[in-house]
Amino acid sequence: METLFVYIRDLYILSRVKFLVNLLLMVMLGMLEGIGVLMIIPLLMVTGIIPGMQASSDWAFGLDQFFQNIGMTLSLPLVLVIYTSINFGQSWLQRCQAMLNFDLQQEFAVSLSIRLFRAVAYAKWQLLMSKAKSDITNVILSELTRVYYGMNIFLQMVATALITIIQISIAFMLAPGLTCSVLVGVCVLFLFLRSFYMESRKMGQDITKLNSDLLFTLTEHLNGIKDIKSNGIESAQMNSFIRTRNMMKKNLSRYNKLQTRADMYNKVGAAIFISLFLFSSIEIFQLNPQQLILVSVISSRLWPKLASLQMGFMNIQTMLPGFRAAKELESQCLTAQEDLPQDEDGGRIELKNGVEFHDVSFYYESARAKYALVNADFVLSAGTTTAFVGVSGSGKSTLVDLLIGLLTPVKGNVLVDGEPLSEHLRPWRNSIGYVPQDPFLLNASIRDNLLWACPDASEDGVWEALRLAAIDAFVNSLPEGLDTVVGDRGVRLSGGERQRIVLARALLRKPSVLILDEATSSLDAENEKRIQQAIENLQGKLTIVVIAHRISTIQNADKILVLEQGQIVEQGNYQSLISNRVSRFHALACSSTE
Ligand SMILES: Nc1ncnc2c1ncn2[C@@H]1O[C@H](COP(=O)(O)OP(=O)(O)OP(=O)(O)O)[C@@H](O)[C@H]1O
Repeated sequence: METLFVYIRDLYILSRVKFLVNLLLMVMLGMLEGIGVLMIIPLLMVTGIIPGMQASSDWAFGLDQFFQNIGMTLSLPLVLVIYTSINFGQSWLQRCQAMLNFDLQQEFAVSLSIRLFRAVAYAKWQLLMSKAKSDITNVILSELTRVYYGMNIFLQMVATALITIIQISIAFMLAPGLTCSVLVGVCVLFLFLRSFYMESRKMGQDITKLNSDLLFTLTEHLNGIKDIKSNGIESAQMNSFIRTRNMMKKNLSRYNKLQTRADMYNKVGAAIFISLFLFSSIEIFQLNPQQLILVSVISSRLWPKLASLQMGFMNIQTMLPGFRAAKELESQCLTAQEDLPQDEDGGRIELKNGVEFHDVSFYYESARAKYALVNADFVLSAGTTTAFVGVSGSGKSTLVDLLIGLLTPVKGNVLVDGEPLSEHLRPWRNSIGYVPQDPFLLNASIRDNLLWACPDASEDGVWEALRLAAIDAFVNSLPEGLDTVVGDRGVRLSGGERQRIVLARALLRKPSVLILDEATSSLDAENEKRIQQAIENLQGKLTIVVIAHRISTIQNADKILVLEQGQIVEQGNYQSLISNRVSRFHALACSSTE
């Protein structure tokens, strides 16, 4: 119920006026349903067109009188004009309501998805890391789509409920005892169908889980498609997909069965209700014929409304878990927002002195018992090149993530030119050029990939960055040059070309600090040499931080920090560290050349 209230509140807050007008139009249309057909017979009777039939409606006589007063006769053409006009009016109202409804639905869709996307985009890295990407995609795409469609069902339900209340009130005025007995019958039916609502909700939760599983299988498959093909394990992936897809089918069939069963009970209930109703009207309440006709008309309209209310309620129950999943994701992301102005034009930091790590410790929330970094204390001087080395799992990436401000120390401070990094996160991020181990490229041209991080860069600036990254000759040699499309994640380029394009992109931003996170680890000697050369050309011009697996690539670094189990166990330049034959660095260097 709480989720339903939040849903209504969100919908109402979005656009109060449209929400209320839409609802009003829905109620009006519901009340006017079939009015044209209902009116035509009394009007035809008044005109005497149907011989031998006497009209009994006061309003039809009133209308006839009105036309007589203005010197017109209620003839057949006039009746048909009135009938057509009523239908036109109704259709026009219907169209207005449909358009308003569509607008509201789209506004709801856009606002919910933007809100959620923003919450995700500015959430802390640590939270995002802990989530499966497919779960986030599923909530933003599939679950929210269910929520938008649910809006229509929900509004329809509210309108139906309002119409039903009006009809019940009229019925109550005409025959209070009978109406009360009808209401008791309705309550009994609602209680009887309660288990259906609970089952619907459970199925809604299953749909959320299965949607997520399906997307997970699909995205994991596409992400790992090369590995999957190379290892010949397509069939295992296929089986997992088929299993989830079949479970979805089973779940939907179950839902379909539940719906058709509820529909059947409603119809049987209607027959029982009408029989009991007629029996009690005639035998117990002894209504006069006029009351009987009126209450019969109302009740024959009441039951379908109640049935549609029940079906609507069931549909809402299946939709609500989708809404809850979206709200949960949003609230988790909002409570873990980065302290970062969303305006990206937050200036830059030109590093003057350097970055200091003061006694910094960090552990991951999912592994609190184990520090990934312990009491790190060092300085990255501006304009120098520093390398982090250590065996796998020693804490190098954690250190870099703390340097970028993606992670926040659980103890200690990171200072940028003497100021806490956390207070200057936006300008700091604007000043960083980051080249990851697995470079991220858009399925677009080389030009678009470069401009992605720096939209205002000039053509000359782009070529300068390509030159610095030692990839200008390659781009020049391509028939389409900068307009060459690189394919999904850059599949049409070699690993080395990808790395250098991403390096060029990082350099295009003219960063104060360039971070190379194992940027050469997967390259062959030739490509590694090229990147190496590119980095050496940059040395002294900006502050460079390198994570390196191959010790040979960091011989020219000004400072090397050796990490072991989250601790900086040695630091110094290459010569001082390598000359100590019992140092960890020496051992690392030996194992890296083996
Ligand atoms: N998201 C995470 N949740 C929990 N523990 C993590 C997470 N990421 C890293 N760790 C742990 O933190 C420690 C340091 O990991 P980190 O990735 O910083 O090492 P690394 O030196 O960069 O390793 P590699 O060279 O293999 O990339 C490791 O013990 C690792 O298991």
